[in-house]
Amino acid sequence: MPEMGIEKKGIETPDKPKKEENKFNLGSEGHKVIMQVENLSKTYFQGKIPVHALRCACITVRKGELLAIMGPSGSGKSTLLALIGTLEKATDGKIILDGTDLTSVPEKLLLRLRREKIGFIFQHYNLIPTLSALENVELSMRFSRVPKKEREGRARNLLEELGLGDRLTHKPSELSGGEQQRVSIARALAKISLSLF
Ligand SMILES: Nc1ncnc2c1ncn2[C@@H]1O[C@H](COP(=O)(O)OP(=O)(O)OP(=O)(O)O)[C@@H](O)[C@H]1O
Repeated sequence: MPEMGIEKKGIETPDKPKKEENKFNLGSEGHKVIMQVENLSKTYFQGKIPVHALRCACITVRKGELLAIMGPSGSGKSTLLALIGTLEKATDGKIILDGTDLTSVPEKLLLRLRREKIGFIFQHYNLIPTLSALENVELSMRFSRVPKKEREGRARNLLEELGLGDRLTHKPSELSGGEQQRVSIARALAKISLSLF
């Protein structure tokens, strides 16, 4: 299996860690660890032949960090993201997100965590074609039971911040590729996600 690498970049986060958190899970950078991936592995089977897509991946992510996963084709990048995003089940290892091991929680709780704490920005946007930009962003919060007024306000603010204030009522087919991607980013951010993929 070809080698995969992780590039990390810190970004400024406004809230400083509290003092009592320090003795638990703060790294040397001083920010709280929000995700810990431990010896994560995935083996697929082609009939009886095992395909080791990912072997013993370990990653620590602190609040405010940006990560880029790099590696040659077939090195397991998509598999790693599918596992962390809980779209696939790991063969072995742990994914501890904000204190919860995603590999051992029941499916019902996993659905909630996926809805509330994990944001996806898809390469092909996956926007709902019949809904406007504003409605697409608002919809993601409806599943998380955010009140209507708050949903609309937050969706509008995010779209404005991303430069789409004059495109709120446009349907995806009436937006450029880059604009659709920004709507997709706003949709992921709207859930106040802990992690963004
Ligand atoms: N469902 C599957 N069944 C069997 N093998 C699979 C399956 N999905 C992925 N693989 C294999 O696992 C390995 C890792 O695949 P993965 O898609 O994670 O790689 P990648 O690093 O994202 O590649 P790329 O950069 O080409 O998209 C590959 O060798 C692939 O052929």
